Amino acid sequence: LPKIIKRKQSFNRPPGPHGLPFIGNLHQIDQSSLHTSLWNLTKPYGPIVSLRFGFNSAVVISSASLAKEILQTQDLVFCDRPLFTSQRKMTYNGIDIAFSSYNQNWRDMRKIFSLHLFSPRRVQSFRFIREDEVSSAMKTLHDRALSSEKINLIELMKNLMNNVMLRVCFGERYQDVCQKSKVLGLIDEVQEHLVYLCVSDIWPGLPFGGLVDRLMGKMSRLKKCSQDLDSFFQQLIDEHMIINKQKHDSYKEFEDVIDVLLQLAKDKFFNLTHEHIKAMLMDVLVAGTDTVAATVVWAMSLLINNPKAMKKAQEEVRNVIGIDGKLDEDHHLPRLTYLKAVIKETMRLYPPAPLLVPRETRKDAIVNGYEIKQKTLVYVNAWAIGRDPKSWDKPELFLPERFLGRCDIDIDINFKGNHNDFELIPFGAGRRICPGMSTGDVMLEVLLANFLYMFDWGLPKDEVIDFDTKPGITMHKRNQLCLLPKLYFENTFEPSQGA
Ligand code: HEM
Repeated sequence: LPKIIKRKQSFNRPPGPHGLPFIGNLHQIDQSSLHTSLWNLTKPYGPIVSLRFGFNSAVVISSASLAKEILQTQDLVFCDRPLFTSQRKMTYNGIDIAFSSYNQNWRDMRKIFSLHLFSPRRVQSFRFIREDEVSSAMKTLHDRALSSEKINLIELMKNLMNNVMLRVCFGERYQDVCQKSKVLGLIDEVQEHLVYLCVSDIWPGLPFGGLVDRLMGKMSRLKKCSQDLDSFFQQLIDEHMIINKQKHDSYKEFEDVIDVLLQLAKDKFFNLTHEHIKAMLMDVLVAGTDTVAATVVWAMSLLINNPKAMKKAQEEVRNVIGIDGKLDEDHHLPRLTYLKAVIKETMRLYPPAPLLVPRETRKDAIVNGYEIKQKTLVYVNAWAIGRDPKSWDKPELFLPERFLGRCDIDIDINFKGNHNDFELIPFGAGRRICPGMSTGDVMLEVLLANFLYMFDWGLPKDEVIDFDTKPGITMHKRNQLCLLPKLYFENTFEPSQGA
C-alpha cells in the first residue's frame, strides 16, 4: 500500500475537479452537449485539466498554445484515436480512417483518400455533381421565392449535401437499389451512436458492462444499424462489380468512390477488402455530409442576426459575380474575401466538430510540466478555444472583419493545415487533420455565394433565430431555421442556367 500511495503522489497529473469513486467525473458532464459541459467543468482549473470517466483517464485542452503543443509539437504521441464500442461496430473494427489507430492501415487508407478519392483532380471531376445539386436547390428556393413561401434551410441543406455525397460515393445507381431515406436515417443514427459511450466502454473489463448494454438494448440497436448499412453497401458493391465487368472496356466519364476502390483492390495496390471499402464509405458519408450542412446553417443564422454583415457579404458577391447569373468557381471564389471571413468567423463560433475527433495518447507524455499517461483520452475543445478572450477581442460577437486584417482586430488567421494559428482549428491539425478540408471549404463557399447572390433573406413573422445546439458528433442547430427567400434579380434569373 505505501508503495502505491507513493507512486500516486509522484504522478504530477494536470489539475481537475475531484471525481467520485468508481464513476469519476461522469456525473458532472452532459454528453448531449459535451463541449459546453466540459468547458464549464474545466474552466476553473486552467487550459489543461484531468478528468476521469469511469476507468478512463481523460485530459481536456482549452487554449490555443496547448492545442499547438498537442496537435503539432507532440502530434506523434497524441495522434491515436480511442476505439469505443460504437466506433468499433460502425467501422469494421477501426479499419476506416477516422477511428483507425495510428498504424499502417491508417496510412494506407489516408493515402487512398487523399491521392485517389479526393485529390484536386478528382474533386474537379465531380464538380458537375456539385453544380447540379446546387442548381436544383436554387430552383427550389426560386419557386419558394415566387410563391412567397418559407424554406426550412436545415432540410434543404441536409438534402443537398446528402445528394452530393451519395452521388460522389455511389454514382447515380443508389437511387435504383435502395430507398434513399432509409439510408439517410441510418447515417443519422450512426452520428448519434458515435457520441455516446456504452457502459462497457466506461468500465472496461467489468463483466456486467456488456450485460447492462445488452439489457438496455444498446447492443441490439448498434447491431441492427451496422447490419442494415452493411447490406446496403454490399448491395452497391455487388452492383458495381457486375456493371464494371460488363463494361470493362468502355470509357467512364465519372468514377464514383466504389469504382475507384474496387479498381485499387483489383490492382492490388493496397490490401483492400470489401470491409475496407465499406468503412471508407461510412467515413465519407458521416464526415462529409453533416459538417458542411451544419456550417451553412450556422452561417445563415449568424448573417440574418447581423444585417450589416449580411449586406456586406451580399454586396461583395453581387459585385464579383456581376449580372452573369452564374458563379464561376475558379474565377469568382478567390475574390470573395469577405465571404471567406464570414465562413471563418462562423467556424470560430460554431465549429461543426467542437471537440474535433477525440485523440488518445500512444505513450506517456509531459505537457506544460504535467504528466499524461499512455492511453489517456484527449479532448481538444475547439469551441472553447474559438471563444477564448485571451485570443479574441470581444469573442462573443460575430465580426467577420476581424479576419480582414484591416480592423482593430488584426489577425491573419487561416485554417488550412500547416498553420501557426491554433486559435482557429475547425479542421483539427497535425497528422489527423481533416483530409476533406478543401472539399468542404469549396462546398461552403459555393453554397453561401449562391444563396447570397440570388436572394435577399428575411425571417417569417413570429420567427426568431435561436442558437441552441443538438447532440451529435457534429454540432447542429437544434431548432428549424425557416427563412423567406426573396429574389434579388427579379427578371434575370433563369434556374435552368444553373447556379
Ligand atoms: C466544414 C467541413 C468539415 C469540417 C469542419 C471537418 C472537420 C473535421 C475535424 C475537426 C476532424 C478531426 C481532425 C483532428 O483530429 O485533428 C476531421 C476528420 C476527418 N474528416 Fe473532416 N471536416 C469537414 C469536411 C469533411 C469532408 C467533406 C470529408 C470527406 C469528404 C471529411 C472527412 C474526414 C475524415 C476521413 C476525417 C478523419 C481523419 C483522420 O482521422 O485521419 N471531412 N474533420
